[in-house]
Amino acid sequence: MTTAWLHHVSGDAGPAVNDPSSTIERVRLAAGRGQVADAARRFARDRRVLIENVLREEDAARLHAAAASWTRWNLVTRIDSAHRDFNPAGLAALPQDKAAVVQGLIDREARQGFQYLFETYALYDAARAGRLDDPDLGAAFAFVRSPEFLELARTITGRSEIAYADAQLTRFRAGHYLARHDDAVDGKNRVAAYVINLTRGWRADCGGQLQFVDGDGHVERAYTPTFNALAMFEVPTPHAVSPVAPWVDGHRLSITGWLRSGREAGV
Ligand SMILES: O=C(O)CCC(=O)C(=O)O
Ligand SMILES: [Fe+2]
Repeated sequence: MTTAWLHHVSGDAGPAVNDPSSTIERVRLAAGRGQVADAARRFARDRRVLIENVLREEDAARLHAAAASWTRWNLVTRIDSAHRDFNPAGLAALPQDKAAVVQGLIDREARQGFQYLFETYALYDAARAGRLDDPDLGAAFAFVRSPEFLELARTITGRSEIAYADAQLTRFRAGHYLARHDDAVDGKNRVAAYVINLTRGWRADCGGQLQFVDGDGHVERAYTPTFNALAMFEVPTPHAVSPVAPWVDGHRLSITGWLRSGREAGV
């Protein structure tokens, strides 16, 4: 069976240009010294931590609003053992028979091994290409790149070699998931992963939990998506995002990426 028509729905997150305006107010931390010191103690013990109410409430609300109204998503998944990204609108417009073929290819990959299915906007790539034009997402990106955030990450993890952060905006809807993996990729120098969760109106049974998997295959801890919480964990750590329940009509929204060591290529 040929699926050449799949190329017609390949992703393109859009051509917008321009830098975010420097007049936009900065995103700032709300977490105080005591909270950060406590997080560092918990990270030293568990190699992961969750910090609630991490940003100023008004900043988290602003980032949530930007993410909730964002439209330029790529749907990312794997087909035939290779990463693929698609324009979600293109996929949604496929006739039923073709949509079923795509779903079959996605499901087959999940049965065979590693798989993911969710929507993303690559903040890091957009910024480096000079086309991160949304002021609030620009402020979010500036925040994860700021000395304030990098210092927070070094303090929590105890890893002074953290030099910079990359970032993406992600959206998980009903049926989306990210199978178990450990984030280690040769040459990327990932020291730790971070997830700034911006999800509102969620419960544990909605799925979309960040699960940490122990050596026996059990979930030893799961973080339910919540608003304005920062998860940070060491790389490598086996983890997954559990499937969002089929009846959920909300979105699991977050800004996520890795804290990396070494020199940043091309900067
Ligand atoms: O969104 C999350 O909670 C985790 C995302 C993740 O594991 C990844 O992008 O590798
Ligand atoms: Fe991960």
